[in-house]
Amino acid sequence: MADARADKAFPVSWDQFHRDARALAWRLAGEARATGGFDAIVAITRGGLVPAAIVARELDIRLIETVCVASYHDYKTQGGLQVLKGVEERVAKIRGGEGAGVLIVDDLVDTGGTARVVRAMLPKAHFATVYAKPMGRPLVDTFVTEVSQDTWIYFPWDMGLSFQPPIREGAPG
Ligand SMILES: O=P(O)(O)OC[C@H]1O[C@H](OP(=O)(O)OP(=O)(O)O)[C@H](O)[C@@H]1O
Ligand code: HPA
Ligand SMILES: [Mg+2]
Repeated sequence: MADARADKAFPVSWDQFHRDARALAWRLAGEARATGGFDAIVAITRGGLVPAAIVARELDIRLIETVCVASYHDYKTQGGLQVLKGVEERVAKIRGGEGAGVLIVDDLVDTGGTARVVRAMLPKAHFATVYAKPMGRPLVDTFVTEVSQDTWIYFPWDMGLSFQPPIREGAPG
């Protein structure tokens, strides 16, 4: 679950995140060829901003919009989901509206709560994330890596370098 019960840790370095976001862009490039491309990206803030920048660079997409959603107010604790900003009219009207020709990008789906709300705004959009947990996976069209539901993903922008005690000191016995 997306809460304090998430007891496995999956730390991701900047280097790893860049590689995974680029792998997502490769998959989306195939999708773009098959479906007529993407006219715009909608990044789900804040976590989606980082992969959105990488995907936009790789696919040469210049029209970038945001949907601003907050759901995890404290570390690992899901609060009420708040939509702080929806989609601008110009993007909502692309190719006849409802998200046709639009790529939605987020860093991950966990319970799928955020994805469900944003998909409802743009039902015809393609929804992409770098990581997916099983509960949210059915809501995502393209992703790169699945992790178990009880895993917490630590993103590089939430971490810093810190001293690690030698294994010998922490070892039992
Ligand atoms: O599938 P869900 O259970 O909805 O969880 C996934 C969402 O939670 C995180 O965002 P968060 O609301 O923590 O905000 P942030 O992107 O600003 O960190 C993450 O970036 C996803 O957007
Ligand atoms: O596993 C996670 N890591 C970081 N942020 C998150 N928001 C929901 N789930 C996660
Ligand atoms: Mg987010």
